[in-house]
Amino acid sequence: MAKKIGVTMEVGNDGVAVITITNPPVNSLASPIIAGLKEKFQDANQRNDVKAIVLTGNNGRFSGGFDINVFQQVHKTGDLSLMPEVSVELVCNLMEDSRKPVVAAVEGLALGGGLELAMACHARVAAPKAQLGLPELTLGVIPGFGGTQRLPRLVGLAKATDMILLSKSILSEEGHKLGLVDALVPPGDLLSASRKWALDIADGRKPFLRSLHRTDKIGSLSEARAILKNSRQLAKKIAPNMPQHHACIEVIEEGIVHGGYSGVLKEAEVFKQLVLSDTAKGLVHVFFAQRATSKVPNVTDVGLKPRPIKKVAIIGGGLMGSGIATALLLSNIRVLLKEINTEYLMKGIKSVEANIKGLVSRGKLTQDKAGKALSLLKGVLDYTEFKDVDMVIEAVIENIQLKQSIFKELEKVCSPHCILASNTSTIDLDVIGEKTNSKDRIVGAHFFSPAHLMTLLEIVRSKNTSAQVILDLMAVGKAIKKVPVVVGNCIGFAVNRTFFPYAQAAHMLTNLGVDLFRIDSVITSFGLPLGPFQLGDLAGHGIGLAVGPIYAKVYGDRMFNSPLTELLLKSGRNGKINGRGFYIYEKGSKPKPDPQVLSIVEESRKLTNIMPGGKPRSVSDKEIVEMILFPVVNEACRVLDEGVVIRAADLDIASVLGMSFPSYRGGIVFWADMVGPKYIYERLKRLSETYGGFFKPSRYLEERAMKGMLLSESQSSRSRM
Ligand SMILES: CCCCC[C@H](O)CC(=O)SCCNC(=O)CCNC(=O)[C@H](O)C(C)(C)COP(=O)(O)OP(=O)(O)OC[C@H]1O[C@@H](n2cnc3c(N)ncnc32)[C@H](O)[C@@H]1OP(=O)(O)O
Repeated sequence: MAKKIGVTMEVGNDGVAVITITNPPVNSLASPIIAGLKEKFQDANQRNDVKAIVLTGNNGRFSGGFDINVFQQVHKTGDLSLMPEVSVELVCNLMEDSRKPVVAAVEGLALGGGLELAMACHARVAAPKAQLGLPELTLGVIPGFGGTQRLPRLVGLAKATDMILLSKSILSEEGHKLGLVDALVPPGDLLSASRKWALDIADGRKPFLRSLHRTDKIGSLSEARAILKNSRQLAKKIAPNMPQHHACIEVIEEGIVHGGYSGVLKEAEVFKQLVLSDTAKGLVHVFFAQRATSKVPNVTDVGLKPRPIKKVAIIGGGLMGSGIATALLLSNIRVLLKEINTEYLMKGIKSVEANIKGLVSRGKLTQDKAGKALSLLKGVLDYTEFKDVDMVIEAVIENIQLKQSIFKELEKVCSPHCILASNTSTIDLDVIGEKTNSKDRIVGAHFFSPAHLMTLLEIVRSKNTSAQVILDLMAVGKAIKKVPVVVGNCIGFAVNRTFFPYAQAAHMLTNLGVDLFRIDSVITSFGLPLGPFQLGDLAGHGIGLAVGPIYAKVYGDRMFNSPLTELLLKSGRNGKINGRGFYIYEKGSKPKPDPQVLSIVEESRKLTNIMPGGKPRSVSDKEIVEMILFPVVNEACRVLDEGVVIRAADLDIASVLGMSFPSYRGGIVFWADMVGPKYIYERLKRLSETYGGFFKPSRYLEERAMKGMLLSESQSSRSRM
């Protein structure tokens, strides 16, 4: 059945016209809604039987803002005329400057354009716990219906810049304290209270306030400039590579210096420039790509319902196990943490406690909730209590025999409906379950470290994993606030496999004579939070050495064998874990590049002997980015070719959430498509002619480059799903 969308107006006997937005699920402001709002406001302004107006949203949600699909259309076509004229025509003229008072009745959420409409009303009445915010910067644009001007005038400049630059929403309770919300009423009274408020304004019992004309919360020009100076510093820190934060501050300043209306005009102009930026394209893509991950063919569309998962056992209390336990406990799921002896168990429990304590000390969790979470944790040393768990997550070291024996045991001690998950990051699931008869309930639950903080959950399905088990794990993932991405089974799965050339390429460049600290710095300037060497330190070089042979066995044709990791370990540099790797780690200070590591690099260079003519290769920063990230794109192509992911956009989300690939570049495949498959192919081809198989373009990349196709276009039928 087609969903009913539109704007309605009902005029009551009291002379109040209630204008209602209906566009499920979030009442987004699509073009027909905006046209409907214009029509109804014109009508209400003209009708003699209308004294006052209430604006509201259907089904308990005011509005989730402007329809983001329109941005995507603009990105596809480059046609700015697809965006309706709203800010002046509707918001300023028909709403704010109306002679009849307009009151917003806000429930559920008022975000982006939704909050902007509410702020153009002459008062706002809200139900408790309504989410209020201007998240436009997360989409690479700025608020475009006057939000940059009205929010500072309603909540003060410092709070407004904080909310806008950090895209931080607040609840209506806080909004009430700040003056953004005029009255807080129970949901059942929302409409009657709003009608009354509107009539009170019409009859002069309450003030007729136009937000754009207010100056009482802005302060003096020098105070405002001081706040904006801080905002610029903040923008530099949080968004060094994005244009919208600085542009937003300029627009706010325009309104402070030349008045709100001037600010509204500048806002509209800057909005149009930003909406076409690569940043907006990348971020809008990420918005939709993230939501698409919850649609898994033959799993989420076949009428299955997730089963309740109330109790989970975790095997292994190390870094991963304790992180996963923390994430589950925080979402009220009971956890049995199993270790092999008391010492390890106590260590695991202490890690969970430290994770939770850290959240409390950073103000992210109340002491009460921390206590409740910890009360759901139980440590065990055997399988006695596994009989009634709904799911087991194995999180032991990457050792095939050990995992096989654990799964064989689990099959005996758990109930037949229990989900058997492994947190392996590398090992083939079919191999893990080889010695069991439970292959349909074996699934990969690959968390990223630190598991209680990183949002990606890579759900790995083998050919045998049942749809029900995948759906159950997706539901658990969502319950613990992760973004589950379902992928197929192969060595390294989607994320680690795609990114294994990241470290390899960095090692090759270093062996070619490029300074390793420069490589890290170039890559962080590109937008990844950690360069490959610092990332290696963080993961621990022992892990690198352990998984290397597993990758080499299957992807050996495109491996660069660097002696650097082994040399590093030989000299006692395990990484952050023991305070020394490529960098020195001291408590309370940032990692420092360690010049002593350079002699180890020299030794490695002697062994590989790949510097042209024995001299360091000179490379530009652009070449560094290409030599490190194009091999990653190349592997992403193989992942797409083999159908390891359902859609290319899943790999984008996985790269953004699992590897912190910059979201404003849209993810690894989206970025590669922006750079151009043909260019990437030609660069790799030339590099492979000089440096061999490591850079050899994949069949998929070559095919798309030759056909002038995007990498994200069409999928191969060789699906692993
Ligand atoms: C001339 C133009 C000027 C424009 C000016 C204006 O200032 C610009 C804007 O308003 S930009 C939009 C600002 N709003 C947002 O950024 C909010 C984005 N949405 C969300 O944060 C969330 O979706 C939510 C909090 C509103 C709801 O979250 P929830 O978890 O309940 O649900 P989902 O996120 O899964 O969303 C459900 C489906 O709704 C779609 N959707 C949500 N918001 C929008 C939107 N603004 N436009 C279009 N579609 C939206 C979302 O994609 C989901 O769709 P599915 O098909 O996947 O179900």
